[in-house]
Amino acid sequence: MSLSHALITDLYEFSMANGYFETLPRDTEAVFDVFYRTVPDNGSFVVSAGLEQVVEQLRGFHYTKEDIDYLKSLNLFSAEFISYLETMTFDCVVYAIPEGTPVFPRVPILTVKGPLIQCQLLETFVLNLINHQSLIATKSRRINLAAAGRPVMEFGARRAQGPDASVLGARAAVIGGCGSTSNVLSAAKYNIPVAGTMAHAWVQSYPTELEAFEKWAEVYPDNALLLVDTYDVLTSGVPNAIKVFKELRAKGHKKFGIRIDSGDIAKLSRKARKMMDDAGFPEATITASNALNENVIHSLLQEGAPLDSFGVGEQLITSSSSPVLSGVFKLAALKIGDGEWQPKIKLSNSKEKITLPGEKKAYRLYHKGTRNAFADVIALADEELPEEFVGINMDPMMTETEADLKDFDAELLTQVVVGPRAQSIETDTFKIQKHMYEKLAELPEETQRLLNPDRYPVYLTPALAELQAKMIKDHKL
Ligand SMILES: Nc1ncnc2c1ncn2[C@@H]1O[C@H](COP(=O)(O)OP(=O)(O)OP(=O)(O)O)[C@@H](O)[C@H]1O
Ligand SMILES: O=P(O)(O)OC[C@H]1O[C@H](OP(=O)(O)OP(=O)(O)O)[C@H](O)[C@@H]1O
Ligand SMILES: O=C(O)c1cccnc1
Repeated sequence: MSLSHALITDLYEFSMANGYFETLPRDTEAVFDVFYRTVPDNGSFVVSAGLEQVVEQLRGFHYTKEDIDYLKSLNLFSAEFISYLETMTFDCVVYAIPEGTPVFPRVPILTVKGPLIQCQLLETFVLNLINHQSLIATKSRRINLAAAGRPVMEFGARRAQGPDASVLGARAAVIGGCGSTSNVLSAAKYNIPVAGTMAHAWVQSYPTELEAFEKWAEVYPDNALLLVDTYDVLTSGVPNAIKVFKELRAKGHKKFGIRIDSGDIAKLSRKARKMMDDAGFPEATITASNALNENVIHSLLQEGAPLDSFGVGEQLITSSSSPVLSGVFKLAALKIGDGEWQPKIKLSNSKEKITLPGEKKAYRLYHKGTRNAFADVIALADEELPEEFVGINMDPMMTETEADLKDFDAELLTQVVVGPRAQSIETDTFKIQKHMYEKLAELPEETQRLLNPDRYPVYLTPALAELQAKMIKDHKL
């Protein structure tokens, strides 16, 4: 036993929990929602990820002896509260949208319902896991969209912000579309194909580049992706690679190619392609790497660069162009003792920042009898969805003022993931990726493009919109 991840939390969660314990009835219950408002890279949705680790942490959630000893040593909390933490059984129910689902702003990705004290203690680490992995899965989806079906290898471990970010980031990158990772621990843990080529050090370690390629081909005849830019791609790297391809082919090997890791990749890959084709090696592949992102990949392919696959590290594993997903964890309802559930709201000057009160359920609406989704609707949890909505438009992100929604099939987005009625969640990383592609296929294409995607509407039911409007008014009195 040692200090556990249950302490990955801000002090104020413990301060509030201890305070609730001292000042509110012990049986106070709460509902909190996790959602986000702004999509990284000006996209229109986030690919949800991180749920497996949240569920892993929550099923059997407890504090270790070392955790408790440390909390005691702070002398901040009552002995009674500490002993509550020591013997706590986790009683929350968690609802969540499956990993790999495209999720739009304001839609609850995850909802926790249970003892207020316990819910509050979850905020920081739930956000840490969901925000990080959803950010990387979202970036990966963009990069893989730009790669247009060509395999993308995740190469980011050396540039990730720490070990955990590399391992979980590689997992999220696969959820978002990558086919493999160079990160051996992540590959082993999450059953991801492990992949890789060679570094410049290999080429530098032999007297000549040709010898370096030959030695590699001797040891790895079926994985000969030769790094051709240590000295000069066109006058040295590619001609030497071609010599080695000849030897490999003579021995019956078929899988070989080059990796270009610097310079003008479009120009170099075109010339290298021609040299390899002219030498009779049309099957030799070209992999590109070097600070790639979705924009560079898109531009390379627009220019007609004959690239077969990509290795993408730093810009993917850190989502460096848009490195923050600011998902939040907000109180939506409270029940004290045997009292009624009371909806709770947080006000703000900007309409989209005002929280949605009450326990809610989110649905995806499809044109009736099809798998074509056209909007999401957030409803109060105890509402039956009507057959149609007339004059609904409470989405502050949309410019239209009103819409009629009819002839739709509605599907609940969440499932129970922790609690007595918990369903099993998908943990196969590639099945989660497949789920993402199925869900993307349901969305309007114009919401998916990289540049200025169309907004996808997220409506509130009239009952929820009225509750929100009433609470805004009541609080302003
Ligand atoms: N044809 C191209 N169009 C757009 N961007 C490109 C093209 N070719 C390469 N790039 C990108 O331009 C950037 C160039 O970066 P940089 O200047 O660091 O490369 P370099 O100096 O050739 O390589 P290194 O510093 O690794 O030796 C990289 O992100 C690379 O992926
Ligand atoms: O650029 P990324 O998308 O992160 O891809 C991974 C990079 O890591 C390696 O570079 P290395 O660490 O050897 O440094 P350098 O190529 O930048 O010199 C590799 O050669 C790629 O360029
Ligand atoms: O295998 C590779 O080619 C590789 C792995 C990590 C970073 N750069 C390259």
